[in-house]
Amino acid sequence: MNKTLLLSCQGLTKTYREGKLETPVLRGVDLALSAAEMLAVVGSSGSGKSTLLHLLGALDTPSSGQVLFGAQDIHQWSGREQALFRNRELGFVYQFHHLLGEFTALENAAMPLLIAGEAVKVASAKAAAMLERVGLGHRLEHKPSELSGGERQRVAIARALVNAPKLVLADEPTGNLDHKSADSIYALMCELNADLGTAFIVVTHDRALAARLHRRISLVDGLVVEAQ
Ligand SMILES: Nc1ncnc2c1ncn2[C@@H]1O[C@H](COP(=O)(O)OP(=O)(O)OP(=O)(O)O)[C@@H](O)[C@H]1O
Repeated sequence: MNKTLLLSCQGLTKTYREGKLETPVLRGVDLALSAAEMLAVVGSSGSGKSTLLHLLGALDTPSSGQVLFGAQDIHQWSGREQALFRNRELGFVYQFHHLLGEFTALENAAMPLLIAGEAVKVASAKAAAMLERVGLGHRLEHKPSELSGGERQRVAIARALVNAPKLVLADEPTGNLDHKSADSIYALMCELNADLGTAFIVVTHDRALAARLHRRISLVDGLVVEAQ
């Protein structure tokens, strides 16, 4: 595996504040992810897994600490710089596919490229190639409601990878699927990692699925513990 450091965080804390109510969730998370590494984040419900993913993806602001991408602290960037970072360097996959219901699989998968300003023809060709790659070359014109749960997640994965990001952040990507479909989504992520060198951070409750990735960490009392 390529040991170049891709993303790291140091002393990352997050306390949610609502009026006088304070909820400390992360208490000083240190983490280093290499390029092309696949990391599983496990931990009990409410331990802060989604919170961590949001901070790593510049979707929320830490209370203190740093997230470094290369040598740069992503939380020092402007909102516009963070949006460019998310669009160019990251892909996102969620438990619920978040595909746009009015659009076909092809249009959904092309969306990040269109947002980045790519010409429609080029974006469509790249999206079609990525859908082919995830096994959906025969479903390009289907809308999300015309696809199975596993197929929708494949479209979501194609959309996350279409702009060749260095890192995909996936929050319970198979939480909504039966075990067989979940297993094939993990197999697909591992294949894409091996072929394209994309790093993955995957939040999951499922320790058997987590075991398929390169490394596992657990969040316990707001801190990272390396898990078996
Ligand atoms: N916007 C918010 N305001 C206040 N508290 C929040 C907010 N978001 C999350 N929390 C609290 O932070 C804690 C961690 O939430 P988070 O969603 O990160 O956990 P999780 O490990 O992903 O949980 P799950 O496995 O159940 O999805 C929870 O106790 C939750 O109630």
